[in-house]
Amino acid sequence: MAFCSLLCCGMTSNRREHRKKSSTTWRVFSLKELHSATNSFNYDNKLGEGGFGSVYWGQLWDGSQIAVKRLRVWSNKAETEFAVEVEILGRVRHKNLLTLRGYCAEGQERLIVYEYMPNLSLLSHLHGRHLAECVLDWGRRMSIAIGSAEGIAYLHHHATPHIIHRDIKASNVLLDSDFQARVADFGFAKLIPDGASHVTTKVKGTLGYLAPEYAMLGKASESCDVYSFGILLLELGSGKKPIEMRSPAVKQAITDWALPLARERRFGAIADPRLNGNYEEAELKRVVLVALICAQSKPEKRPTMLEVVDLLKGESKEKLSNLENDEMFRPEPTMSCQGVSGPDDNSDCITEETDSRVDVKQGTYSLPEAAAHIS
Ligand SMILES: Nc1ncnc2c1ncn2[C@@H]1O[C@H](COP(=O)(O)OP(=O)(O)OP(=O)(O)O)[C@@H](O)[C@H]1O
Repeated sequence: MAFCSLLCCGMTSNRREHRKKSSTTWRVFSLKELHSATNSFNYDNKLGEGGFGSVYWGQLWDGSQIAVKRLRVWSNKAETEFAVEVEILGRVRHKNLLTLRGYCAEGQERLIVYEYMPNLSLLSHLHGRHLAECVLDWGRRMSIAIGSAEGIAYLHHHATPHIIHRDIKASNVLLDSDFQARVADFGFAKLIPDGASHVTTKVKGTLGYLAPEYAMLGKASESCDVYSFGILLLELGSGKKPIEMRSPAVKQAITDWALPLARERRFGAIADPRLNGNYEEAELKRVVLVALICAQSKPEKRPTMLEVVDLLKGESKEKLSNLENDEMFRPEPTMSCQGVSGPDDNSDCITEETDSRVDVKQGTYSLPEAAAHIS
């Protein structure tokens, strides 16, 4: 998938006309302009670093703030990441998706220009440098949960063609000045051809968030994003990481920790202690139940993102009561594998013998590590 062919097919005359009409669509930036906006990619402007390069804060001549992703290495992989991100972000617009301002491709340089998100990523508030400030009260968490679900639902159900994100995680949920969620980082996203139920692909994603069928068989479908979103929801409600160390040698998946508590209806024990008990009980219960139903190992039993949005908003009492009465939340005295799907199903357990086809990216998944998914 060459950069040129993607941009050419993305940049039809229709789009050129559309660009003229709407001031919010993207444009091409010159390298000189981006150098001047970011103080020549000064270290002080650096916002963070991902698998494909560094992200810098910048200010344009009109005063608007931008975030510039500068792809680190020149490789086919980086080229593909660049092309996919530009193509996908160029075609989607939604209040809960990060907006593309433009791109720059000069010589060996490939840069992507986004809207700047002043409250950075959800990861930085839950586990990173903003952890101590504790600004994510319950109201904000609920709005982030619903907003990010709406953004993903848009990708799955309203974008044409439909888009699977494939890397839903806390560092890819950015927060605007009002702490509204913006789903970001479409570099691994896949466009789904009309009528296809899934695409088989090299596995991309991040340890702790990968749906088992995707990690093991490379089958990517919308329900893989639903699984990852379930993990993200649990993380948002509990403040715990997708995989926690129980001891130096034993790791525990967040679902394995939360499911028994949910079965005992001890939702308060799942709530982030930093909330100091300040949360809406009914909403917390909804978040936990929806999270676990999303992050179950059988993809066909997971809800769609449209259903997730409805459930999180609590609009249908009947659906909520069906959810609460789901067999997965019945007390289970003994389980052979502490997975989220019940005793007859251990497919969410990934063992060390599993086929090792997961692509390794900095900070992401290699399959022997996937065994960390089991405690
Ligand atoms: N538009 C933005 N506004 C503000 N900060 C941003 C923006 N985009 C990215 N960042 C910051 O830069 C960091 C790096 O982002 P990037 O998308 O490159 O990687 P990542 O998602 O953290 O990791 P990976 O590439 O492994 O998925 C993010 O964690 C975030 O804090």
